[in-house]
Amino acid sequence: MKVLKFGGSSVGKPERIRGIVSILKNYYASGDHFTVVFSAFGGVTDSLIEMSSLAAAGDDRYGEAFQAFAKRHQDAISELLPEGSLRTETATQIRKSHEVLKNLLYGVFLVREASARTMDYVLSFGERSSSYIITQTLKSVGIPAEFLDARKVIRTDKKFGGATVNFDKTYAAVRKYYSEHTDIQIVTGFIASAKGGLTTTLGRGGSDYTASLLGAGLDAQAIEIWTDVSGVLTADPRRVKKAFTIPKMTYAEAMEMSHFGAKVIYPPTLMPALHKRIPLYIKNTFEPDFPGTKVSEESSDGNTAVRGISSINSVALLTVSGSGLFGVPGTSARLFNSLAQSGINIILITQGSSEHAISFAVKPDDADGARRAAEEVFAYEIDRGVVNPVKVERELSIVAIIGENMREQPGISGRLFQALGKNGINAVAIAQGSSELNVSVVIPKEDENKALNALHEAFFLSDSKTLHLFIVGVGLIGSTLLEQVKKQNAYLRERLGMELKIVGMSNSRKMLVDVDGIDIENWQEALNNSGTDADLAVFVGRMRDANLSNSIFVDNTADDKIANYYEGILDESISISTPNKVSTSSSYAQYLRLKALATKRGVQFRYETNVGAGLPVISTLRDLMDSGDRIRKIEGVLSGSLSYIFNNFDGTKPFDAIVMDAKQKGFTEPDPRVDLSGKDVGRKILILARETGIPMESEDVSLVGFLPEGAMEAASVADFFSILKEKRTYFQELYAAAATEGKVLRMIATLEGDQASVGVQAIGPQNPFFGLSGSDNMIVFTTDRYGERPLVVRGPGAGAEVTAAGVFAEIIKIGKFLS
Ligand SMILES: NC(=O)c1ccc[n+]([C@@H]2O[C@H](COP(=O)([O-])OP(=O)(O)OC[C@H]3O[C@@H](n4cnc5c(N)ncnc54)[C@H](O)[C@@H]3O)[C@@H](O)[C@H]2O)c1
Ligand SMILES: N[C@@H](CCO)C(=O)O
Ligand code: NA
Repeated sequence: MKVLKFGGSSVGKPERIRGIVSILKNYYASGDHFTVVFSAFGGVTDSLIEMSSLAAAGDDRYGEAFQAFAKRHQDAISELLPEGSLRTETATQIRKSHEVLKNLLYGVFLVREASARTMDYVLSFGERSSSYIITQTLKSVGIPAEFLDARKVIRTDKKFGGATVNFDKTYAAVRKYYSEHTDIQIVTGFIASAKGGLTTTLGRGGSDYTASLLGAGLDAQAIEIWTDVSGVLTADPRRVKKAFTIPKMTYAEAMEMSHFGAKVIYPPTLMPALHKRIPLYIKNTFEPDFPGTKVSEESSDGNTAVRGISSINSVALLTVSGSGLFGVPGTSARLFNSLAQSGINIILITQGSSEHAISFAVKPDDADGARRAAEEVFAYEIDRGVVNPVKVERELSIVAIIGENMREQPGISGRLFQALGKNGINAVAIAQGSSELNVSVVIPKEDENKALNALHEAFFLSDSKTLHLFIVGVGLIGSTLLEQVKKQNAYLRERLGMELKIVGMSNSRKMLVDVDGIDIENWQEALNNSGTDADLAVFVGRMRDANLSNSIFVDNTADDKIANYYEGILDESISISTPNKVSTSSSYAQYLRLKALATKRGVQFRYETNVGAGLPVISTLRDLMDSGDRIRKIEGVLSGSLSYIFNNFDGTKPFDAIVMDAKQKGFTEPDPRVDLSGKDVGRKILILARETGIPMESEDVSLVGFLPEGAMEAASVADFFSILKEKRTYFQELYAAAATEGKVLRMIATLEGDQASVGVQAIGPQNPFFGLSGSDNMIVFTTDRYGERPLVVRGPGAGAEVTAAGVFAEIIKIGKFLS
């Protein structure tokens, strides 16, 4: 024998009921013995409550509500049953029954009162109507169905509105009834009866309870709860998009999950089934072939001990603290007694072994009452100053990981707190019962979604991590980066288990934020079609409000104001990767603050492409420093564009034409004057100096320019080019002077001791920078360990592909760090 139960929205509309009929037809055809429990049609219980409260308030609009109720059922009959005697019989029976309800409501209207006892009777019409209509429908398709009013078998006390079941009487009645009735029993959920034939109800989740009681009474081989979701999921799918069905879980785990608001099952319903060790299946009426979730004594055989993740959306945390609590037996008894007397339910409790403070969580509405109760009971101690006034913290949530085998696996809580920490989520309080069935953490409410997703990823998707990217600036580097990500996405998914989701994008005109992800295949179109004007403050605000796990901010602009947002971004525990040198080359104090903030928030601030583009310059320098080497000197050709320009300046083409060429090849800054003035190189040597620990400011870098007078005063980039053109002879002479000595021109940056300088030099063939070509950068580190023969990093140090690749690699590194 199997007990099936269909409820709520899965019996909402006639077409859904037809789906159920076809499921039951298959059952019948398979020869299985089964009985089926139905709840009222979706929304009907609420409408019955509404019409009786209207009637009780003397409002005659209860009549309209009743008419709608009656019509809904008659319509269902016409839709579900073919024309003929069965339909007529059903319609007549239901009409008769509804006549009784109508009179009952009139009675309520007259006496202006709907007692709990009356209400139970009123509500019974919901289940009685639905189950009867479905019984008749099943008969019409050839299934030998029989209507069973559960009041005949389920016995309770007279606690109307949520009666207590008498198990012995119920099980005996069930067994007897089923032995005498061999047709397929279609049973009303939720309702029962007390002595004297009084109608009672079983409280919330009552229809599931009915199924569980029948299952226990009949020693069923299984109970199937059919609903509109695919079993119990690892987390609430509305909050965690990647939640998936838990194939198997234990009764205890199911209890824990449902305590935490997994609405699929209601804990008391599980008790009778649990006592009899009857497996319970949660199945989806929309997807009847999907196995759903099996709840039994067996736990899942998966490799994680965590079965699910859940949360309580809104709680307040109260803390009683003070020296007066230490070593005084009975303190907690007094506190909790007083809360109990005020009718306050406690959701979570923690006390550290110093016994200095007891914290407990309650529903937000109970917070004030709880505070009063606690302050009252400790009034004497508070007065004497040995207990502090009660602290109340609001706007909190509880997230919990649940699983029966967690107690056998070390490292679970480590992973829990690591996932929270890396996403900047503060644990306000922690509770773990010694049963270790659940570890609960109180966190700020605004972080609830992020926490659920981060934990879900940590425990269920360790081989698939989603990084959420917010990209500002989609010029040369930004657009190249997006194209590289587009091409590499499949590899990242398969080989690194990493998914790069672009959730925010901005150029200087428009911006777009979509937490579900922007289609990277058509990112240009998506951004162009966005109706939102670019606004950095708004963009950063949206990024903060989205509060997504593993968020990374990528600044691909040369904007000098964006850096002002970096502190706020890092403070929100969002990592940053940027080729933009502004933040690292502005004030030393800001540079230090950014680095400190990243460390404090446990996130990353990366800018390798600031020097030598994709070449490993900063990371090499850090490795040298970290391993205890001492930097004696750094020399370098640090500008890709100037390198290209001087490498190609052989007297055959005019200087301005080569500069234009470098700009078109994407080597120069958006404004090439930044390169030619030496400013860009100055920033780079400044950054390297700071990385070695020297507190240097930009004005400390001695910069000797090589441009002719007036060039830097040009009003625009175009004017600048005009001046370069006018001054062709000047550059030609510069070249010739070096060439006659067999030398070439290079802009060289040097850091020695705490002195940094930048200038153009004419160098001969014995100089290591002599042989550079293309846009090569070359950085020469002379250190204690690399003293005789220095360490050299060399290669193209500017250009779209190599720079974007450098940023891309940093994003991956941040992703790995966050895992
Ligand atoms: N080109 C290289 O080889 C190279 C190498 C290393 C580092 N960088 C750095 O990379 C950055 C980008 O360089 P690029 O060559 O791609 O320049 P680019 O001019 O092609 O791109 C920058 C883009 O950012 C946009 N932008 C500017 N301010 C913005 C704002 N406030 N909000 C949104 N968008 C904004 C601009 O409209 C432009 O499209 C610069 O900081 C540069 O120093 C470039
Ligand atoms: N404009 C820069 C880009 C790399 O930072 C250069 O030419 O080196
Ligand atoms: Na680099």
